[in-house]
Amino acid sequence: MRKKEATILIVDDDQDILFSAKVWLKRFFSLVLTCDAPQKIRSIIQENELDAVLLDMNYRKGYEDGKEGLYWLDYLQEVSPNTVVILMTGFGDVALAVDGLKRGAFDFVLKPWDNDKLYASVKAAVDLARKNKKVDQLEKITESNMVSYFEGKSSAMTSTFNFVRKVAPTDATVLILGENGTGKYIMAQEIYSKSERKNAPFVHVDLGSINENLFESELFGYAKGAFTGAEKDVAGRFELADGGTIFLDEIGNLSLPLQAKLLTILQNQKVNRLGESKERKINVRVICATNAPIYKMVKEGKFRQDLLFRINTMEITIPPLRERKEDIFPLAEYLLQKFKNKYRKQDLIFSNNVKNEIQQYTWPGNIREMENVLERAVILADKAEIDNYDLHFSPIDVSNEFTSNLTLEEMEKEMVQKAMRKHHGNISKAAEDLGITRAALYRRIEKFNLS
Ligand SMILES: Nc1ncnc2c1ncn2[C@@H]1O[C@H](COP(=O)(O)OP(=O)(O)OP(=O)(O)O)[C@@H](O)[C@H]1O
Repeated sequence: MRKKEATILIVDDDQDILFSAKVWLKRFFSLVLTCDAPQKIRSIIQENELDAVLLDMNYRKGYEDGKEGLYWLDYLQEVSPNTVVILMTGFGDVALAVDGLKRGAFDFVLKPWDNDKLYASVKAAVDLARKNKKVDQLEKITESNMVSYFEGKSSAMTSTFNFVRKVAPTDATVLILGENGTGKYIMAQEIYSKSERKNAPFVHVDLGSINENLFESELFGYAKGAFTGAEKDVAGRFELADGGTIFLDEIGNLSLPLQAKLLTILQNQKVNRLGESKERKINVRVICATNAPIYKMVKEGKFRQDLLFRINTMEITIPPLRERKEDIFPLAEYLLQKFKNKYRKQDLIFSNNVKNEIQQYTWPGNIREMENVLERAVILADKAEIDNYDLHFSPIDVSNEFTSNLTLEEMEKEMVQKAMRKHHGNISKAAEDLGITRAALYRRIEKFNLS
């Protein structure tokens, strides 16, 4: 058999693995390199155009969390985006490998591997690397800038998107409300991309993660020497967004003193960099979002009413998935298609059981939860059908606001579903966990139409 022209690198600290993988892959590919320490990747990549890298996840005894593997995966993607990475992992690390796939790895192989499967995976990786090289760089950039989302057919979403189309071209401030994962960020991007400012910057600020001390320097910038470590003049996020749109996410998390500072900026449309007296005029459109009960917070004195009135000229509330049930399954199909494309599993379909379960589930983590559950299911599905056992719902804090609003019957159904998932459909174990007999569990499965 003629060897395929390709350069493969195997990275593992175990010499036996390097040896056996190299011997096997050399039969098919023109150049197979190995290295026993991931740091060496830096120099190897400078001297070779790598098509595929087989990358171990763990390198040091006692550090088996896979972080090193993920670090080198990120590195490879950054310095050599056309190189395709396959992760190598032990049987217990599938969750980690799934994380790696989400971050851009092409595939994972479990150690000890099956030689034919290893070859098939490396060959597919090499083919993809070749294709990657051919793709026009420009095309890639345009694609990544596109907002792609599912609109939904429910009356709630239809009227929301009609409203968005009216609001977007104006310069009005917009407040987007909605639970976690309902798509507030996507909505903000959609407003931006339909606005007159679409060719100017869109700057996202997660106010929930900005430390109180860093708030001013991050948002307003600072002058050289303003504080220890301020080695040069730095523009803040408001200045960076000048002429464009600033998206202030998680605004409900802002402390009262910071709310006052933000209000001043929004009123005056001017910023002072820290350590500088000069005022800089800014021209930004402001979009804010929060999952906090902002009106309740105003009543309780936790959020300034004047700030609320400044940011809510237009208000959009995105309903949670459980309140627009007709969107649940079409959204699942949209996401399935997205992940089938991403993981090149075009033939996958949902089994009837899964369709039922997706429609019945309450999705407390909304679209983000569905995205995670389905991405994982697509990655893990071995067969042409995604089955119940491929669905792993996120662990949910049962004390959250939503769950406490469930009726007794809905809670019972949730518990039955959870137990069945936890025990992968094993009736005896699920019944034992729930403290009921098998017959009683069967009755509930029938009652809730869960079979
Ligand atoms: N309409 C949609 N169609 C497809 N995917 C969506 C849609 N809305 C949101 N998503 C996806 O769901 C995930 C969560 O969306 P997003 O970050 O916009 O939600 P959020 O409400 O801002 O969440 P949080 O409050 O937790 O920050 C994202 O990965 C996003 O791509």
